[in-house]
Amino acid sequence: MQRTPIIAGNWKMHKTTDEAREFAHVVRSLSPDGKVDTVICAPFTSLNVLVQELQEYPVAVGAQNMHWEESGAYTGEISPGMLTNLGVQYVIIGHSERREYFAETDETVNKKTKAAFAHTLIPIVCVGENLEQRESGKTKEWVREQVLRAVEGLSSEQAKQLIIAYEPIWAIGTGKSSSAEDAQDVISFIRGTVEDAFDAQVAAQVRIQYGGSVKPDNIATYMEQPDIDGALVGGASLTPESFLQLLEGALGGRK
Ligand SMILES: O=C[C@H](O)COP(=O)(O)O
Repeated sequence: MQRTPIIAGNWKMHKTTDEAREFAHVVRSLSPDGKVDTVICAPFTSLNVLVQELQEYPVAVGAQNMHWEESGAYTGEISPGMLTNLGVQYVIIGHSERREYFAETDETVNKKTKAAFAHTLIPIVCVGENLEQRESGKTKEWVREQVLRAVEGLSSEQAKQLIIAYEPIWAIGTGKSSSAEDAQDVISFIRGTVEDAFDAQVAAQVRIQYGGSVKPDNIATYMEQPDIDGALVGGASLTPESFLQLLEGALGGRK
């Protein structure tokens, strides 16, 4: 099964609207290769400008969170319909920073994942263990539970379009990336978990990214692994030069 690689930048809480526009101008002039699906997940305030500036280019725009309801008295929240109305195509769900600092749970992750599909947004669902879990040998047990809870109630057709990002928490923003072999081991296990939840066909189609201190100089080692379909990148996605190097590196690692 040939899966199209997908590289997504997660800007987290970085960049003003003006800075986002500037970034888009540079990325446009360098025209990334369409063989890698490319996404920029930006703060809500920059989504509109990115959609406008990148509409003729093979770079999709994603949000970093959303509410699962369509509308209502939820001060400060953004609904799935508000995102699709802007032209946003992807949404990160359950990033570990949201789980840790904003009380995101497996239950809200599942609600948001279903809501994303109901609005034709492609969810990038994040899972991953912390250092203590890793050191006590609980990584697989933990991510299996996170994956199974996230996909509850999805149809097979929806699950095939799902993107899962495996991000060991201890590797995020620390410069301590997981080795490509360790990431492959967990990601292959996640694919097996998807097979248990659905079937082999769904498991063969679902795309699974690695995230955690991915840089232009190490991305190819991840992409060489048979089950790793791309990366979710924080810090190294913040300059257009580095972002474009990531795309080149991703292609370099693809046989
Ligand atoms: O969503 C991205 C991840 O949290 C990874 O961040 P990082 O590339 O800065 O380690």
